[in-house]
Amino acid sequence: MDQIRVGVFGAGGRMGAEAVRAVERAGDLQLVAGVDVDDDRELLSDAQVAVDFTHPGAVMDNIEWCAARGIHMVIGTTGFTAERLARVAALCEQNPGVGILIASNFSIGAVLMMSFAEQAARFYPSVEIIELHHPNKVDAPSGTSVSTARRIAAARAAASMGAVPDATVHDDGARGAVVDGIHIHGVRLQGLVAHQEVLLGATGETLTIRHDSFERTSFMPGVLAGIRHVVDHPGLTEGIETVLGL
Ligand SMILES: NC(=O)C1=CN([C@@H]2O[C@H](COP(=O)(O)OP(=O)(O)OC[C@H]3O[C@@H](n4cnc5c(N)ncnc54)[C@H](OP(=O)(O)O)[C@@H]3O)[C@@H](O)[C@H]2O)C=CC1
Ligand SMILES: O=C(O)C1=N[C@H](C(=O)O)C[C@H](O)C1
Repeated sequence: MDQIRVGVFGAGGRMGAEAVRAVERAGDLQLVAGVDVDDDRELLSDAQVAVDFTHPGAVMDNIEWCAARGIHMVIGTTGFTAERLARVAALCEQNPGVGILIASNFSIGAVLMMSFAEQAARFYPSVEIIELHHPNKVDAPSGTSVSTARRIAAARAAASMGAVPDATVHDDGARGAVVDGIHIHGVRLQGLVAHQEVLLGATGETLTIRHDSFERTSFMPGVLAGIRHVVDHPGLTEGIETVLGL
């Protein structure tokens, strides 16, 4: 069977470098090139799939470039608002046959953590998210925490639950960011990689769901599965749940 030709945007970064190593080790994949911010992305023009771990400020331009050339994409870069996702879906429609997979987290445990939190949401009036990351992370709150908050909020709405209890108004940021009514607290600390806790509370009990990525290799099985998936799944896919058969 022919190898899938893969290029990597952000190859000099923490995740891009890990993705380059993972692609090089996979027998069914062939690394075409890795490019960083100062490289000519024409180096990727022969790729079937481009992996993007760059920056929220760079990723949309890379998507436009790839879609125009019929190159599929597996994207881990964060910052996808509803407007951005709508633009990506439109690009897929304009370029039939192109598959674009966007996932805020490629680690299996994080995918399960989000799913468990969504399942638990309707049983607990209180819920808050704490995301904890290495201090060089460019964005806050993390993409994973935003995805989790959106899914919890949707599950609460489907169960006709009201707002989370929060008796006191604070205007000093002490209660964190609020996404779809869910509070998210961000920690940046040396020694950390990528971690998240979802805390749920009801009368007399709490449930804490925690996931830890201690190494960036934890994201690679999901990235490789995404590359193999996207070549024959045109259109926009959000998250790796369907890729994993969840
Ligand atoms: N979905 C997931 O599972 C995961 C997602 N992420 C996300 O991935 C993104 C990258 O994270 P991380 O690797 O830690 O960040 P880094 O800053 O380590 O890496 C980003 C790299 O992209 C380069 N870059 C910036 N703009 C471009 C461009 N236009 N073309 C090519 N390369 C470019 C940067 O170069 P320079 O430094 O010179 O600007 C840098 O080398 C973040 O959004 C992060 O949240 C991270 C981990 C897991
Ligand atoms: O920047 C990171 O490191 C990570 N980014 C993603 C996010 O913002 O959720 C995924 C993971 O948390 C690591």
